Amino acid sequence: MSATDFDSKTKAFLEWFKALPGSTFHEHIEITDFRERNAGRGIVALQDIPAESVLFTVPRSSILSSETSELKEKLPEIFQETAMEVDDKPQQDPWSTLIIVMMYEYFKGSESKWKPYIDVLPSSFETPMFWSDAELDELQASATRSKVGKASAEEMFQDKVLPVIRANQHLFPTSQTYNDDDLIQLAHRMGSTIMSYSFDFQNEDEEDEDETEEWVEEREAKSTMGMVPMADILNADAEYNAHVNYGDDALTVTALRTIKAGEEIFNYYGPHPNSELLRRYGYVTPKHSRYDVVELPWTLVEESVAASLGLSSEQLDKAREYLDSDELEETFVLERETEEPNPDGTLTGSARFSEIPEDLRDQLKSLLKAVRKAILSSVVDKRKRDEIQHNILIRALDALASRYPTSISEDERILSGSDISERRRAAVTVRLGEKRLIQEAKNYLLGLVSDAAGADESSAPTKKARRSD
Ligand SMILES: C[S@@+](CC[C@H](N)C(=O)[O-])C[C@H]1O[C@@H](n2cnc3c(N)ncnc32)[C@H](O)[C@@H]1O
Repeated sequence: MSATDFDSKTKAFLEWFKALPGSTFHEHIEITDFRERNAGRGIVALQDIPAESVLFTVPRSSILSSETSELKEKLPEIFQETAMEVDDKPQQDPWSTLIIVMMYEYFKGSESKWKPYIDVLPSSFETPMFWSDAELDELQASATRSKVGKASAEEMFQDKVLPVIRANQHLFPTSQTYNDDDLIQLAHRMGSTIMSYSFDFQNEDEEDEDETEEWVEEREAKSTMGMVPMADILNADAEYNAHVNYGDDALTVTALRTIKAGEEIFNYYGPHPNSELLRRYGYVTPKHSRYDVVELPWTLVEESVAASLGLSSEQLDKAREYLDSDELEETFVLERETEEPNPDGTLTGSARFSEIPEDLRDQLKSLLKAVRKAILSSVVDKRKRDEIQHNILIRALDALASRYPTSISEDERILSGSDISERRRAAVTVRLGEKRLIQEAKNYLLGLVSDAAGADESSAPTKKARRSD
């Protein structure tokens, strides 16, 4: 899109927003073009803004949702979940209804009350949902690769979205010029917009109960999702300076601390690892790497148990019989210990790996117990058992690291190059973050092993002392 088109859309949107009854927009903020750093639009302060200032106010009536769209009156059956069940039609959910609502408003074109807002919503995305296989390959062994969910999204569009549109052509008149593939593409566009732009509203009672979480955007089955004009122009980071407050009639966005002239105003999407930021929002940032996670598959731990104890696959199977397979976790999430952001949105302290997840420890202990029952009856000293467990986990982490074809230093070198596409940079950042975390977890375990060895040495009687016994 040319700079002029982009700017005129921004201008039309801002004028539309300011004209909404009940809206406000601080005179010292501005919508800015951040496309040079692949961040679309954002909002910056033009002058210093004191903490607690209201930056802008969004009237609830301007939120685009299943509640506010006139489609609710025109097609009430898709909003009544029980009725859908009775009719034996596919059960709609907050996602599918909001996609249908957005497609309805989109097809209305200039007749839609939200047209200037819809014009500033994205038409293309950087999320892995839209990557080629070669681009996805750059994620290497990252679990993100299996979470893209393109096929299941398309299945949902086929089951829940297309039938509603095709059966109600009078409500979606221009949709007739779209073939099914075009409609699927449009549903993808709306679905991805919801994924990266929508807000989640708890009902008022829930908000009172849990005020600390109300501003974290989340999507759960029972949530009421909505598109909030202007609030979703804010970019976000792990250190942020603005906060969305949910009032009865309006949402207000306030400054959490003094915002200096020229600073960007940042919202907070939550303590997401870069892999999740990429999956949901299509970008990564250095500050989110503290929240990085890595998934350790249980199969790697089992293989490590077998290799460490010299078990054949039959022996491992025999041990498994002592465990309830339904109770076994398939993967374990490793993450760092990190403090929550301060109330003013700043971060203090560093994140560090400090604990093997308890469920992983317990499951490993159960397997080792089963091995002892099934094969080896010898009882090992408790301290030795800890050492065995730590070494098993170290071996499993090595196996996990070896699933990524490149090393940490190779990835660092790739990232330091200037000729790298944005998608590759994002993928390498995600996989590098995971490798660093694996390395940290391994170092943590090596530390435990060497501490235990040190303790053994200091408590063991010396040869001389033994002789004098
Ligand atoms: C709610 S929108 C924010 C406004 C958006 N920049 C726009 O132009 O409409 C969320 C999207 O903004 C972009 N975004 C948000 N924070 C970002 C950041 N810190 N760096 C780069 N892109 C960011 C991502 O594309 C994300 O999917």
